Order: sequence, then C-alpha cells, then structure tokens
Amino acid sequence: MMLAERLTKRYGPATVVDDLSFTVRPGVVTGFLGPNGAGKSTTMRMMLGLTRPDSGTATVGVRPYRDLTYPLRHVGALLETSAPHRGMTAVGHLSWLARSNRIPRRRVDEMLDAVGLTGAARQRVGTFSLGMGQRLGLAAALLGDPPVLVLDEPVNGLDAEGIRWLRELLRAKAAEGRTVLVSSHLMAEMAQVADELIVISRGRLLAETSVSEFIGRHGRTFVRVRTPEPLRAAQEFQAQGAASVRRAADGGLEVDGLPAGEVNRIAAAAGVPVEELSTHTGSLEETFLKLVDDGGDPTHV
Ligand SMILES: Nc1ncnc2c1ncn2[C@@H]1O[C@H](COP(=O)(O)OP(=O)(O)OP(=O)(O)O)[C@@H](O)[C@H]1O
Repeated sequence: MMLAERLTKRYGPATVVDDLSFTVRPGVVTGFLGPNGAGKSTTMRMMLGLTRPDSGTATVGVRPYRDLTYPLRHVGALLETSAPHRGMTAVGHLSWLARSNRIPRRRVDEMLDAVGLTGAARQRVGTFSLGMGQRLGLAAALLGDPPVLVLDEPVNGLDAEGIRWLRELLRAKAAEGRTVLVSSHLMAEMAQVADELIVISRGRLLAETSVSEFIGRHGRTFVRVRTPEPLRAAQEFQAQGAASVRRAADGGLEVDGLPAGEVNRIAAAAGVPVEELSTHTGSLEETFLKLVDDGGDPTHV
C-alpha cells in the first residue's frame, strides 16, 4: 500500500504537484497517467523520498521511504534518472546494489535471467540499447524482491515483445499481492497494463478509478447513422434532444446524447431512411485527452 496525502511541490513560481492525494492498493497494477509535464515523475520522486515535498506526506507501507534501512527490499523503483554508470557491467551494477542492500548474490543472476539479460551480463551498460537499459532498470527494481514497485515510464524503449513481457511481469507481481505503480503518458498503453488509474494533469488529481469505470464515465459514446438524407436527419435529431450531431469524413452522422433506439425512432417517425445505425465508444486516447482538456476544474471520480 502507498499513500500520497496532500502532496505539493513548487519549483519557483510553478506549482508542479498541487495538493495531490491518492492511494495505491496492493494486488492490482495501478497506472499513473498524465500528459508530459503533468508532475508524474516529481510525484514518484516524492513517494520515494528523493524529492522533498513543500507540504504533504508520502508513505510506503507504514513509513516514509527515507526511514527504510534497506530500501530495495521494500520498494523497487525505476526512475528516468536511475541509470547506472556507463562504464559498469550489468552484473557489476546489480552486484553492487545487492551488496549495499544485503540482498543475496544469487538474486543478481536470477534477475538478469528474469529480464532476459543473462547474455549481456558482462557487457558495459554504456553499450546498451534503450530497451536493454530499461530491462536492467527493472532487474534492479526487482532485485530485493520488494512488496512495492514504482516504475516511471517503464515501457519506454521496449519493443512490442518487451511490452507484452512487462505487462505479464507486472500482472504476476500484482497477483502475488504486491503494490505496483506504473506511470505513462499514453492512455492506450496504460489500459493494457493497469487495473486501476490515477490520472493527473497540471499536478492535480483528475480521476482515481478503475480503467473500465474511467472509460465508461468519460468515454464519448455516440450513435453512427448513415442516411441518404443527412441534413434532414440532423435537424430532426437536434430538434429532439441530441447534444450534438456531427458529419463524419465519410458523410455519416455522429449523434451524441441520444441512445441508438431513440435515434432509430426519431428517424422512422420523420420518414428518414436509415442505411446503418450503430453505437460507438471513443478511443481511450480520445477519452483521456478529453478529460485532460476539460481538466481545469478537477473532480474526483
Ligand atoms: N528539478 C526541477 N526544477 C524545476 N522544474 C522542474 C524540476 N523537475 C520537474 N520540473 C518541472 O515540473 C513539471 C512536472 O515535471 P515532471 O517530470 O514531474 O512531469 P511528468 O508528468 O513526469 O512529465 P514527463 O512525462 O514529461 O516526464 C515540468 O514542468 C517540469 O519542467
């Protein structure tokens, strides 16, 4: 379990994290979502005791991170700034981390194997691709077998196979009852990985909800209608309560704010022929961007 309570961070005149509170529960993957610059990294750094909040508190389990004696055994972190020295080998880097956190040496080989880097164990980190670097960062995060994982944009640099692998890994860690917080600025990616979502924009909480509830609540649902009489149809729908009627690029109509049955009834009553009628939900990315755009006035979900 992790708790952020009224976390606030200012850099000069800018408030980059603004009175932010949320709970990250064990047993599920929680996605930390927000556009670039929303304050995700700063929040994660405060959760890990690496950046001092101006006010508010962050706790991991029952204590602040800085009070943990061997932190890697409590929290595994992957941060954008946690890259090891380029001249070190992968095995050298992990062995050093293991020694300084009193983690058994065998974990080093096990984790290199778990992230698919056994073959590159003695290669210098400076020669690693972005994806290999991410895998090494994940190995470091997992080294102490911690009950809590905090991963900042872990998908960066991974290919499709790597993303699938990471998704399964995170699911498995959550299924073991661990607490998993993963950030991303991409909604579609997050929806594949996360069960729960914490959405922020401009440092403020916009939503704390499950992925399915998020889509259900914020997703744009509309009815698509194809008719040879679009102008008359649009007038009828608008006259009878549609929130908006748009013309799609292919000439079809997109009717917001009326259920499909009602759209059908209105068309039939007006004698407008209907060639196609179907209900659609906006894409996840659309859902997310719409929420962020509307985000001047945050509301908890
Ligand atoms: N040490 C710092 N000094 C001054 N400004 C900072 C510092 N760290 C972050 N910021 C600013 O705080 C804001 C939030 O940055 P942060 O990296 O937390 O966002 P983010 O959501 O993680 O974005 P990204 O996805 O781009 O990493 C940005 O405007 C950034 O420029």
